[in-house]
Amino acid sequence: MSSSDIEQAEASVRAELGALRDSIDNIDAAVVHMLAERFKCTQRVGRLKADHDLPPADPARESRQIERLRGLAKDAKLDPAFAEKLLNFIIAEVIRHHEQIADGVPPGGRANAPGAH
Ligand SMILES: C=C(O[C@@H]1C=C(C(=O)O)C=C[C@H]1O)C(=O)O
Repeated sequence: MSSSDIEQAEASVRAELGALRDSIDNIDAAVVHMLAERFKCTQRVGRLKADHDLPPADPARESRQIERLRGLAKDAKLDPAFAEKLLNFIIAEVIRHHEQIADGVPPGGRANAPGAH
């Protein structure tokens, strides 16, 4: 469906689509804000772990989170496999941050590293 197909659709259809898209935009904004808050917490966890020589990843904690999230997803009629993939994707990024913190990489990247611009 192209934008011009939408322009040709009935006014009532366009209105309903517009209202649904407004809600989608609000939800996307909420997701971004929630993720930003989560990453603020995980950055602090990363700092704590680095300061106390703890490993960046905690697979046992991850397994518990995945089981919990799969249960929540089922209850919410969301595909548990999708919920698991999403959580794994987020956790992989968190672990990458924790490794960087442990390696002394400043927030925002290796500004003074060779090849950095
Ligand atoms: C945030 C932590 O570090 C890692 C990231 C996790 C997460 O993003 O939820 C969970 C476990 C760890 O592998 C933690 O140990 O709690």
